[in-house]
Amino acid sequence: MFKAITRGQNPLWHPGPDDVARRWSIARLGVYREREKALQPSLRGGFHESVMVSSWGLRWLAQQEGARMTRLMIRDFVVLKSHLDPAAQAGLIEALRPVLKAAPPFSPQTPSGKKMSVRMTSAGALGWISDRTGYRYAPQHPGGQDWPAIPDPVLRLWAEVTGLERRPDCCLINYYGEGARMGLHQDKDEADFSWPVVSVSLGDDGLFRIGNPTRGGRTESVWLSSGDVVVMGGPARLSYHGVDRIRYKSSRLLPRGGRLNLTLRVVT
Ligand SMILES: O=C(O)CCC(=O)C(=O)O
Ligand SMILES: [Fe+2]
Repeated sequence: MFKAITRGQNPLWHPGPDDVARRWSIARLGVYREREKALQPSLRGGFHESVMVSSWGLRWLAQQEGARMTRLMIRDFVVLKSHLDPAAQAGLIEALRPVLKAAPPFSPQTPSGKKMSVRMTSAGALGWISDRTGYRYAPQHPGGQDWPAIPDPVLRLWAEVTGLERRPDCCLINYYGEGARMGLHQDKDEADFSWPVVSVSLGDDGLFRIGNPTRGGRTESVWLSSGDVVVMGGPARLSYHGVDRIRYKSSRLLPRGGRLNLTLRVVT
């Protein structure tokens, strides 16, 4: 069962000394207020703050919404289904093309020496890399060149979903070809976890698994489709997550198939 958020609840707010998380969450609510009016009557719910929906219900909701969004909260992960319409998705791909040319995706090695199935590159002041010496952010692509700048449409999307003035330092670009996956992990190479991570799905569907702030325990999964945006902030910021598999060629956005995922991070 998933929780679908309706008007009146601020899913991104989390109590605590962290004013940053509170600021971006409140800004976020404003953006959604208008769109929420479009939700189904059963979800408009006077005093109900959230309703539980089955995975079937979730699919139904997403279909009903079509190009409009449905906001789900799964264990503090805010999943903005269909946040980007097809034109916006195509615009992002167009903007990413020169980035991928200047900083070609590569297959990183894990510190244990295994080759990751996902190919990666980055845009921004810092890029995420991994090799035998560990996971870290680096100012240059392994080829020696600086990372290209984060494209404007990507920065606009970040500002829109977070309400933050602070820009991300890194846009990690993951490419999942047929059979690629990403094991459960935490994003924890950044200096300050009060900034959210924003993840954007483009191309083929990916089965996103959501775990807990500590390793182990029960997990839940949700299919992410092209145009979906996930905000990992507050308690979700350090929760385990991963991608079990993709549905290769389920989307026509990328001519050769596969899934592109962008994760936007404040690093320093
Ligand atoms: O591909 C995804 O949806 C998640 C990617 C991710 O978790 C990461 O790059 O850290
Ligand atoms: Fe991650």
